[in-house]
Amino acid sequence: MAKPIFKLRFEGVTAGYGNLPVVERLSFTVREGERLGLIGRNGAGKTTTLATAMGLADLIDGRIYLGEADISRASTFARARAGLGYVPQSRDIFPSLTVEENLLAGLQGRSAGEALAQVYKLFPRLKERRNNGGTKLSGGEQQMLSVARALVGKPRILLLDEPLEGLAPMVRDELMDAIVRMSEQFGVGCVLVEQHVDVVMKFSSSVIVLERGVAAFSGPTAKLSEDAALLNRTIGLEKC
Ligand SMILES: Nc1ncnc2c1ncn2[C@@H]1O[C@H](COP(=O)(O)OP(=O)(O)OP(=O)(O)O)[C@@H](O)[C@H]1O
Repeated sequence: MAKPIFKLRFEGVTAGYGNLPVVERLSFTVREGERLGLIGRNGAGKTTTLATAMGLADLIDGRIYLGEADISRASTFARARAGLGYVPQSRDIFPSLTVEENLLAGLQGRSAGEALAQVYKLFPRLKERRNNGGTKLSGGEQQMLSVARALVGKPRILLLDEPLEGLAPMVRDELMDAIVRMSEQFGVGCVLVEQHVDVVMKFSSSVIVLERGVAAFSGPTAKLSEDAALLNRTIGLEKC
């Protein structure tokens, strides 16, 4: 029998903080190597959706599966160990450590040589700066480092929360190219939260548009491009 495709699946998820729901009845699947975009206005619940997947927000109703396992009640650590990676909006790098030390902090029992070779191939700029301290990096390099560090943990599905925030267009392109190569070469599934609609449309094969915590659209990116009314509502978001 063929091996089942590894995936992250939300089934009717309502989640928030305490008993207060922020996202409601959200269902989606992202498979290994697939790229899903999550867009919506400020406060729509995008970060909360990713936090819920990681076990960092409160699941009120519904279920979350990773691979074949129901992880709805699993700890954040167990989710990470099971193949879920997370790049939070805050660039959580250790400023007192060098680039390479930051990367090695993300190792989960993996050989350091193999992990570093993989990320340096994707991010040659980090290789050049591997002995630099975290504080000596530009914003773009810091963001690359936080994506690279998540990759060192060998995630099968990676959640990315606005990785392009505050970056110049050229650096944005460089980072997005590396994320696409990561997804294609290593089969990593991605959920990308992003303000730039154009970036999401180019990056993702499917998109969810969140409006006040509810999916106003969920489907193939090409179909969203045809929905002018919804795009107009959503395009209040930044265009590149
Ligand atoms: N830790 C928290 N405790 C309580 N409420 C929260 C918490 N974090 C976020 N919220 C609320 O949840 C709602 C959704 O926030 P969330 O950060 O998920 O939206 P978002 O779509 O990611 O927005 P943005 O684009 O501004 O990051 C907001 O009303 C916010 O105030």
